[in-house]
Amino acid sequence: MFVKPEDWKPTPGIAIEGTALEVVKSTSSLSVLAGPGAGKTELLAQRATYLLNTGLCPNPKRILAVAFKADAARNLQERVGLRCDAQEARRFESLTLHAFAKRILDQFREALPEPLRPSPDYKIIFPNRDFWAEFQAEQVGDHPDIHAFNPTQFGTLVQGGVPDFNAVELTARDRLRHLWWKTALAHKPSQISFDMMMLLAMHIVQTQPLVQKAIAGTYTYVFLDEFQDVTRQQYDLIRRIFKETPSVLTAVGDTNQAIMGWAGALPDIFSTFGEDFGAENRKLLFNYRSNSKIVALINDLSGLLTDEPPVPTESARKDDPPPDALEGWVFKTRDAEGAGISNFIKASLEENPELRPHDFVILTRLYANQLEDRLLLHFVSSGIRLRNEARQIGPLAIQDIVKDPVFLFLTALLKMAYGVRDGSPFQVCRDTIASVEGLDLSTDRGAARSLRLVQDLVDFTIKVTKEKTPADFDIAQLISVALPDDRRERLTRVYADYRNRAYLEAVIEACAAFYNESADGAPDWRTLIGNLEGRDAVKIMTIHKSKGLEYHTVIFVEFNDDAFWKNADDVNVFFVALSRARERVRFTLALDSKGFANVERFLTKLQESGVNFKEVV
Ligand SMILES: Nc1ncnc2c1ncn2[C@@H]1O[C@H](COP(=O)(O)OP(=O)(O)OP(=O)(O)O)[C@@H](O)[C@H]1O
Repeated sequence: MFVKPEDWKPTPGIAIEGTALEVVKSTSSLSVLAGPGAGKTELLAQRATYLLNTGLCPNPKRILAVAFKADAARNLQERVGLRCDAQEARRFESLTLHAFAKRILDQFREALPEPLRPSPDYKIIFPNRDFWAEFQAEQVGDHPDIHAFNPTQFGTLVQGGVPDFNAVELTARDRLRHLWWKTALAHKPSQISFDMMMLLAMHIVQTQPLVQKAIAGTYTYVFLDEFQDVTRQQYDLIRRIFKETPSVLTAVGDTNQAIMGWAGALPDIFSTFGEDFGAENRKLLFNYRSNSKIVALINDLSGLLTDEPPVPTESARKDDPPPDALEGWVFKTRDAEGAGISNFIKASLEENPELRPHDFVILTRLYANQLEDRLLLHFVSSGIRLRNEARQIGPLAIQDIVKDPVFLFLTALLKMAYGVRDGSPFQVCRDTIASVEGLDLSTDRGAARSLRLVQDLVDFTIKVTKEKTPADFDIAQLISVALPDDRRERLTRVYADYRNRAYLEAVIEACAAFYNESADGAPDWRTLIGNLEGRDAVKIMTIHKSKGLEYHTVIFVEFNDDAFWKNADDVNVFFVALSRARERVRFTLALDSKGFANVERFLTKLQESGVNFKEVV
């Protein structure tokens, strides 16, 4: 039964007090600004739990959480899944904005006027420069003015808005836009890009007030996570649906970590949101991740980010930070840097038996592959596994494979078969099966059928793997039963990630290749699962991909002019890297790089903040 709001308690181990508790229980729209490690994701998970546990979001009303990246959306869904019972968690939908737009389009496609309506089996395309150039070349005979635009300009022009097929007078630009939309929609099946999907979803809610009201009426509460990264087009869709409706919106973000500026993120998004939704602003001032020395450095560096005086945050941790929490290392050569890093990790692992290789991350802004080449031999001779998360296997980098729905599904099956519980494998299997089979988990029939299908697959997995080592097993055998042809076809419709069948096949192949790599030398199934998930390996990762993650020790390399070119988002990138650390950060400089002119202000600031740069030989 429902918990009374005044009796509700946060999940054990999670401290929610003061402003955070006010946000959790708020009945009006709010924007929440918080620094790294302030528990933004956890705050939303707790708010969802509160609203569902207390019945303030009563059945059949739902909570919509919109994140701007697939990882963030999944992370939040998982946390709510762990904090609420299954019945409640079903009314929490964590989606990327693209997935939300796709849902609107799929549900209300018929509401579009015929000339704008894609075929029901439309495919999502990802047009790049070459794609536009090819289209222009195909059409230039009938439309000689098409080359007035270079391919990128052409793509921007035609995807800049929905064409008005009723317009009588058309400019040259209108004609080109019409040409593209007509061709793309008439294609069999229709081809639409993410930008077109957003525009079509927007067109539906703009022209169909009943649809707009129905969507807003479904979601009593709306969460906007990582709001600093929202673009104008994305925000417009949210505003159009929810402005002046009773839905309560909570937007959470961190302007310091805004690294999507190049993708069109709105710099003043929080004040715009405040005006549109009458949302007051709250600030969270604790950092639950990093020790006090790292938090002090984060505070010092915040001054680089804004002209306004930054609001200092405080570490919520009471333990003493290690004396070597922050250090800068200067190496003569990059080779010496590789040796120095692997020696440091080896020594740390020997000194502290609680540390494991996966507690370390080596972060670089760019060139992860070259870095791997330089480091690998040193790590091999130290006997430490190194995994380059940016290494590409087929169409995906490892860091994307491990978040891919197909990979998660197959790994969850192996986990269920071998009793590995972390990462809620049952939920992953059941939800994947339910979505590809079109089963509604809120009905008894849908829930029972999903359960049956999951059980059959787990039994099959046990049967075919039990007498074998991972290296002797042919993963294709499991893939063909878990993902037969008809399920693959449905996957391409259900998941916006899978652009088309050929892409999905390439993803499946990449998952199989990654499985084979990880199985090599794994004596048993639990080790294989660990290898797949990157346990017991030091990771190399690009800073962009490290957002939302945390590590005991962060080693920040390539801090030089090869990787930093004085871009507008340099400071934010730097900030993201630094704030991933719980206990220690190392900044490493190699003197045989291109130099340090572009990072000079960071180096000065670091030294002013007491980070000692010492030569390591
Ligand atoms: N209220 C809390 N009480 C105790 N621990 C918390 C609380 N909130 C978060 N944490 C812990 O602090 C760490 C950071 O939390 P979380 O990932 O939610 O922060 P975030 O603000 O989303 O981080 P970032 O934006 O830097 O990635 C996690 O280890 C989380 O478990």
